[in-house]
Amino acid sequence: MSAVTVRVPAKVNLQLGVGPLRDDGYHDLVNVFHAVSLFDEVTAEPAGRLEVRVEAALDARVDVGGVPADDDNLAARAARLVAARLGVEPRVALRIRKAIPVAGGMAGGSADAAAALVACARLWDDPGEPALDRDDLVELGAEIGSDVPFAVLGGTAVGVGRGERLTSALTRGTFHWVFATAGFGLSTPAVYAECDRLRELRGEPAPQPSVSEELMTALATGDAKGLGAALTNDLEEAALSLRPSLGRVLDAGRELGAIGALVSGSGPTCAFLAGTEEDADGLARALDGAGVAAQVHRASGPVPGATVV
Ligand SMILES: C[C@@](CO)(OP(=O)(O)O)[C@H](O)COP(=O)(O)OP(=O)(O)OC[C@H]1O[C@@H](n2ccc(N)nc2=O)[C@H](O)[C@@H]1O
Ligand SMILES: Nc1ncnc2c1ncn2[C@@H]1O[C@H](COP(=O)(O)OP(=O)(O)O)[C@@H](O)[C@H]1O
Repeated sequence: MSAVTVRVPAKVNLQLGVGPLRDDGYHDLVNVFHAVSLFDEVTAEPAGRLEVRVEAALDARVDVGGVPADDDNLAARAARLVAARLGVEPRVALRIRKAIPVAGGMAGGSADAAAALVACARLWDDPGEPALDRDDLVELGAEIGSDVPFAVLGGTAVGVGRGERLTSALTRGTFHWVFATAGFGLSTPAVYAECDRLRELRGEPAPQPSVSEELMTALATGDAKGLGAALTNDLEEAALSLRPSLGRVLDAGRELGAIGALVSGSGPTCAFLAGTEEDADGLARALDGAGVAAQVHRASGPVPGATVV
């Protein structure tokens, strides 16, 4: 087989409930993922050895400078995992075209890992009797990172455990988003550690999070206003503590008409929900004009996970 190209979406967290720190260094989560139409593409092509090339997708304004183009790239780790599982050598050239903000809290690295899992499986597996089905790829994804399983699955899903144990959530209609990126990254582990520190400071035990019924109802009925009111992220306070300027971005989006606003995951990207497609286009223009974001992206969800194009 010649080259395989996979398109994979970014994510926003509609609910991120952070529980206690576990002995393994992870936190128990209730993590409601929502895949949105900001896509990376990964092409896998037979080669003499594993190699990685990273570039910004056409017309994408993403800075790929901080993305490793070697074995540290999560897509390379995914390729090695599939090769080992199928008993082949990882002789593949991975070409990653990025449009998902880097280190932005939208799981761009996890998305590329998911895309590489799907692309390499398609390249090396037996089409007649595939050894790896989608569930196997979701399981392999969990070995790479907590967000990789969702990037394979897509749609809207509730993740528990580290976030890797997924149940799809019934979602009606389409939701319209505006994402405001920052000119800096935030380290995911640092944001989790700050969340723990702030809780310890207040002598507050970590809650055992549970899925928001209001959120599930808003999703199932396609109620954008209800969804906007139900968005929560336990890491938001920590992200704001590390980068207070994000508060001004959230305030600007709310003042300009967003019906929901929160930091996406560990941040620093800020996510804004609009009532309609037109409202989202207007909000994007207004936010761009307000000069509070490095970049402003429009997207809608839910969209499918990693898909061969
Ligand atoms: C915060 C979230 C929200 O979806 O993603 P981002 O917003 O960064 O994209 C995720 O929990 C990030 O998932 P991911 O980036 O895959 O994390 P991993 O590679 O598994 O772990 C990176 C580090 O994050 C912390 N971590 C991650 C997941 C979890 N349930 N508890 C944690 O404490 C740990 O310090 C861990 O060492
Ligand atoms: N394919 C990849 N795309 C982006 N970042 C990657 C990739 N592989 C490894 N990384 C590393 O992972 C870090 C986190 O990237 P990313 O997943 O985009 O952040 P987030 O999880 O906050 O969305 C980056 O700073 C980069 O060093």
